[in-house]
Amino acid sequence: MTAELNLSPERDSARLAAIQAEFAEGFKLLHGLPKAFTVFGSARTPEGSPHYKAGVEVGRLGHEAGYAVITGGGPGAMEAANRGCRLAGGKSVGLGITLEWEQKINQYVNIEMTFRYFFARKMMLVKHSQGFVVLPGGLGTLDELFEVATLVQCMKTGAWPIVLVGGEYWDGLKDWLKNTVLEAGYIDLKDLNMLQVVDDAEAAVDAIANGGRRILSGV
Ligand SMILES: CC(C)=CCNc1ncnc2c1ncn2[C@@H]1O[C@H](COP(=O)(O)O)[C@@H](O)[C@H]1O
Repeated sequence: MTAELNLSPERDSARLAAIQAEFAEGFKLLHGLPKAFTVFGSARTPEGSPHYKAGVEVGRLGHEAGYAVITGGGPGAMEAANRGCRLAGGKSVGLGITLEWEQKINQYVNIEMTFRYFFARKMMLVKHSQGFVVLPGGLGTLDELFEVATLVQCMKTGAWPIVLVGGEYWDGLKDWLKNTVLEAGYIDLKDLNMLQVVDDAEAAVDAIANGGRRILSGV
């Protein structure tokens, strides 16, 4: 059993070294990055779709507002945000993940790293971020959204803005959180209110910049 799962102390030591090395490389890569926000969203967003176009705009406007733009480095919404940022001349960060199937970091990234461990990558997606833009997405996006919301709720990261783009996509989730989860007493109103739903890229980047200013001025 132990052998099958490869839980030997020797293997654990090697694993620990690999985890530490991955964190060290991530820290080094992003050390000195100027202010940044992270964009989450579906790996399957089709090029040219309204959600993809919103991602490109978020990337472009984010750069114009003085931010580096960080994504998971994959296709779809991640590519869109990197594309908008990179083509506008910005710092476009892609923190990719090694997957079973061959996948390269998208071509619009100019600062990159590929991770073996999801948890190390996730920390790096949050560590340098002064806000989170969430484009429509599936399980991965929902996981990232709720991870960030939990970190803010537990004060493990600053109360950086979390902005969901597209009322038609996100209002149903927010209604469920309000009518079911808040109603049951399992979250507070402030937890619900930390998720801001906006309808376009401009409003998203404004919400990130306003929230960031508010936090940095201590109000
Ligand atoms: C076509 C396909 C499934 C490619 C997977 N390739 C991926 N490359 C990089 N990050 C990813 C990938 N899939 C999921 N993620 C992570 O999970 C989120 C998207 O998951 P989803 O597509 O919403 O659930 C992204 O923000 C990203 O950080």
